[in-house]
Amino acid sequence: MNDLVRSDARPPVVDLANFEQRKSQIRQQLMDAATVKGFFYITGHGIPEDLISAAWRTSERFFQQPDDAKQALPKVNWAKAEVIGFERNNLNDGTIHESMMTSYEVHDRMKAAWPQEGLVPGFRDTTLSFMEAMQPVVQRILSCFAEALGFPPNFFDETIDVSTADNRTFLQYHKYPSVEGMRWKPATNRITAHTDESLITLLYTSPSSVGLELAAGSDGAAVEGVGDGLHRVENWTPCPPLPGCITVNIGDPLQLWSDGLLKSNFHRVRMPHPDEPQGNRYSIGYFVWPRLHDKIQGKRGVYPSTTMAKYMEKKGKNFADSFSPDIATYEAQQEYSFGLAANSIAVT
Ligand SMILES: O=C(O)CCC(=O)C(=O)O
Ligand SMILES: [Fe+2]
Repeated sequence: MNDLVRSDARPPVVDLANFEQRKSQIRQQLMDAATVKGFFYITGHGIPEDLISAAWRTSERFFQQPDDAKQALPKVNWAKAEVIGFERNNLNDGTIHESMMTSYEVHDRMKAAWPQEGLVPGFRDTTLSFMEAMQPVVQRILSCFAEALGFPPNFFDETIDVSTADNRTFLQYHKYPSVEGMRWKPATNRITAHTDESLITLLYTSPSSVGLELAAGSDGAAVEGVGDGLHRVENWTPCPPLPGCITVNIGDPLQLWSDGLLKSNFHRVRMPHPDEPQGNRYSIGYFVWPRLHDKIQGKRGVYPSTTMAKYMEKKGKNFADSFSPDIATYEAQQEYSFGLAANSIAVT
């Protein structure tokens, strides 16, 4: 683990435009960001604006649906890495939100898990087109990391191939309910500090979606003691929404594959400050996974070799447990219960 980086500076913006001509410069900028903050913003990515807008409309329509329609959808099974379906979390999980996760249609269960066309028209087509549009961007970013790590540029291409059942890359529509007029203890978060289980994550936050923060120097989740790094966090760096930019962060498998060079840092979504928007908060995450059975091993062998399947077996058995359960903030959160139906956080 590296020393804590005391900096409030938000992560840098990396422009991916004219990628082939500017690749060495882009690679350097990505490495500078990924080896310290583990977070950066991208622009010039080429994902069509109308597709992004369509995804936001889909998210809005989805979350407007009645509770029972959403609850009737399939549930995510983390232990089996079947990452598709509806999930509702309350503070006992360290997270206050509802979300819909969708994978590629790589096996029958996933084909059958879409919300019915009548529920949210175009949900499947929009979501799949949006996911597909992100793949080339992911590929470009990963080719930079591959080169910088001494692998061939196409090193990650096969493992992120979303056409096989072994790949569980997914998209997650998030809704964090409004906290308008509510009180909570200082340590409460909308999503508690965690690291991502993806190679990398592309995150879209709406302009009013404040609260995302990262802890540079807090990595360590990639190894056994999940949460160890968190005890050392003294400084959270804000990661606010930037117009036209996508937020990207490194996840645990890429930290493993890079011998710890690329940082899978803890991040959280804190509650809004009084002068910030208090209403519903929305975000969309695209979680890029390596295939479940590909060997994950850095060039220098800093970490024992593993696979995504093994990693998920450990982390995914009880996914909530991987959310740093032993920290003081988490205990504080446990004192609350979450009444999603009333859209309120009840102070008990
Ligand atoms: O909603 C956000 O801004 C962050 C969500 C996140 O960290 C996650 O889903 O892993
Ligand atoms: Fe995350």
